[in-house]
Amino acid sequence: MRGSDENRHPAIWTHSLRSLFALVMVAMLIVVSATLVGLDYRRSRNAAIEDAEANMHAFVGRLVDRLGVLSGDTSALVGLVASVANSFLVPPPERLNDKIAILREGIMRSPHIDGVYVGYPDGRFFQVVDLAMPAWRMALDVPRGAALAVRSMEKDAEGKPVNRVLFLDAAGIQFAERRLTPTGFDPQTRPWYQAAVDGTGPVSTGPYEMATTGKLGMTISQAHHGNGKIVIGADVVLDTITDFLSRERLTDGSVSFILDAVGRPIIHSNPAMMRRILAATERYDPEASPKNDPLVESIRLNAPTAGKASFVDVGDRTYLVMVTPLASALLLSGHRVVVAAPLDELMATANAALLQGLAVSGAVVVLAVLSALVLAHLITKSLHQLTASANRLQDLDFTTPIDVPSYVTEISTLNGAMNKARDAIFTFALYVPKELVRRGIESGQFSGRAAWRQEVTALFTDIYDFTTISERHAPEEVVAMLSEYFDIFSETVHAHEGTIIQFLGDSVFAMWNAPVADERHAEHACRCALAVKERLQAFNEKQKAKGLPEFRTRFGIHTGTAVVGSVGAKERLQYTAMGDTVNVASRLEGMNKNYDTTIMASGAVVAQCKDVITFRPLGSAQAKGRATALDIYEVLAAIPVAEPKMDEAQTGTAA
Ligand SMILES: Nc1ncnc2c1ncn2[C@@H]1O[C@H](COP(=O)(O)OP(=O)(O)OP(=O)(O)O)[C@@H](O)[C@H]1O
Ligand SMILES: [Mg+2]
Repeated sequence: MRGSDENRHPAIWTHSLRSLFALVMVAMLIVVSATLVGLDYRRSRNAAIEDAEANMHAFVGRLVDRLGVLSGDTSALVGLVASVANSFLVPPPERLNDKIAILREGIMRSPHIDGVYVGYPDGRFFQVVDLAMPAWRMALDVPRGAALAVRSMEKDAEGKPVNRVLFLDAAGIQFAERRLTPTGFDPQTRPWYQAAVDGTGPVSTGPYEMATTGKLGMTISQAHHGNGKIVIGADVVLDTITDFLSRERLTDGSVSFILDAVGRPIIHSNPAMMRRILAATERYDPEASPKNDPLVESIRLNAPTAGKASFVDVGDRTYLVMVTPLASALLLSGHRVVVAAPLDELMATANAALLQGLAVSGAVVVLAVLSALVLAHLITKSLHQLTASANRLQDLDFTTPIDVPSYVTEISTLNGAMNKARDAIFTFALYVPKELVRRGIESGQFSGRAAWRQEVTALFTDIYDFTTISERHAPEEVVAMLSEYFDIFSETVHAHEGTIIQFLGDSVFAMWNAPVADERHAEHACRCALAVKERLQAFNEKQKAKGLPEFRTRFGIHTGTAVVGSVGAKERLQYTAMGDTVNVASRLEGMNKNYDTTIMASGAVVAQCKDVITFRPLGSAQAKGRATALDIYEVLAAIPVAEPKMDEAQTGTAA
């Protein structure tokens, strides 16, 4: 059995270059861009986290500085009054003006100090407040033009409490005074007093809600050097801290708050939370305590390493959290400041960069695919053209030159090589029966030396007195006439499904039903001979008109079994048919001379196509070299095919 393509090239996975190119480009780019985008995302993610961590550190630094300034100023003022100002060793109203002068000076220099006061062991109390705070202005129903208020809780001669409020203008001149009903306020009961009396230096207490203004504040207090029962205190309103926390946010959703030693939030950047803290402090209602806030709770449950940013999951959100103990400032020392920023917000830039990166790489992939397709198209277009040229070569069609311009060197080299191959095959094909090779390849019957027996119809022709013709005319002329003559054969045999096996001198050997199967091979051979005869009439008229000899031609046709296949030396095969059938066809051709006929056929041919071809019997004859006689006939004409009769229904003439 012939070596079919499958055996020679076991089926391998093939895909068009275009899809391979696109596939490779897409795969390569996806890997590359995914890696790059992934690395870039990772880098920007880490950078975002590092930035956030750095910002958190900076934020905490600023907060500590702020607290440092607040507590530094305040403890300096308290310390000063507690150590040098003897005027405070005597309770009010003694040395009232000295007291006012010293405290007014301190308060005017430190805007964040809400008020400075002194508590005495006999319950007397002296305070100077900065009326810049609207809360104080409301609480004391301040007269117009007042910049400072002095509250003095004294005792009259009988020891009864006297509660006075003096109002000073911006220059420190007292211009009004008001008596208030004593409130029974006793400084000794206040935490700042007790802490200072028990302490050895400045102490901070709070934060708590200021009694008069309701503000959240803290107190730095210290016992007077001259009398440990006299305590100086200064209130720092923590609004400045709350404002600071709410203003300095890393992202829209970030929060910061300060936790006390037991993990309760006492100052929060979120005003709503601040209100909850105050409400909880006020009501001392631990349940309402904001420590149930999920973020506060998560931090409390798994406190991150101090000073290190860590991830804390709160519900379905991850926060980057940094907890830093406040050690340096007197205010809030022993507390911790927490900064927490939602990771998705911190990563917003990185995510945007990621999306951008993905979009860009997506675009690059699309661009690459398009360029791959264009490139592949450029290549495949040329390859398709070259394939078409190769197919034409396979069909031994040399009419179209192979000209496939390409920017791809390999393709233009291939183009050149194919052209050379075309030229070689063209030259070679001039010397082989193209039609035969084409049909042999088509039928798959050409592969090395092999022959088999089958039925064929053979046609032999020969020109009368060609020797004489070739003697009387120049070789070029003979070749030219013979070429034109053979072209007629070649075209007509091909047109009738036949195959030219050989041109031999002035004779032609053609065959039907091999190499390509043809059920009506005998009929087609006869029709072909009749058609050639007709065309040769025109050819000979032309010859005559040019004063050239006519090519009177004899035809012999026989049908029968023959040995068909490729025979010869392995480097020089010849596809042919052998056997009695071929010899008889050749003999019949020669026998035309004796019967003065043009196309002679055997009875075997007639048996196959007497319904479609008219024959004239010539009796039986003994072909040279053959023992048995055979019936011979002249092929006259093809029976015109009767127009198919239209039945009544189609013509509408039904009765
Ligand atoms: N086997 C062959 N190989 C090559 N050339 C051949 C072969 N047979 C014949 N020829 C050439 O073909 C020409 C014609 O040969 P052919 O035997 O047909 O004689 P002819 O002159 O045509 O007379 P006839 O009328 O008998 O055909 C001769 O010139 C001969 O050289
Ligand atoms: Mg001859």
